[in-house]
Amino acid sequence: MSTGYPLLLVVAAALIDSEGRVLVQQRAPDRSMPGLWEFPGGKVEPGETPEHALARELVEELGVTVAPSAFSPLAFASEALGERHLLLLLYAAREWRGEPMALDASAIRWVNVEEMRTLAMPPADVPLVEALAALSLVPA
Ligand SMILES: Nc1nc2c([nH]c(=O)n2[C@@H]2O[C@H](COP(=O)(O)OP(=O)(O)OP(=O)(O)O)[C@@H](O)[C@H]2O)c(=O)[nH]1
Repeated sequence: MSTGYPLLLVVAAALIDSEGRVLVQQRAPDRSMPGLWEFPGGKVEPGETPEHALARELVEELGVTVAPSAFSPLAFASEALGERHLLLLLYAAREWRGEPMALDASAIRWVNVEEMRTLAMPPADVPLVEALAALSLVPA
């Protein structure tokens, strides 16, 4: 069945540090869904693989370098987003080069699952947080 809405393919990363915390960033006031916390990432551009798109986004948004082969698929979300249908692929990465900086977002934070559950996040992210918790990749 067709919704008539174009598919929006977005990739995002759960960067997991040595203590099992995950990096989240806060959307800037001038973006859609301002102030919400999300996983760093963005749209896959034509001709890009999802992993190369994610590596590019992490350079642009955080100034960190991740080898595309270092991303492990973790979970996905599929849901309506305005006039589009969002397909959000979440990957995990435990290795990167550089110290993450909020180059694009208002702020970044390292959080555990309990803290993540208290943050206002886009609707698509809520089940992704639970998928992270269920995989026991990060401490509850
Ligand atoms: N990076 C990222 N995007 C997310 C998450 N959850 C979620 O719904 N999204 C949505 O996926 C899209 C990502 O696009 P983007 O980051 O390249 O673009 P953007 O904010 O400029 O998009 P916009 O055109 O909606 O303003 C946005 O519509 C964003 O709201 C998430 O955890 N991380």
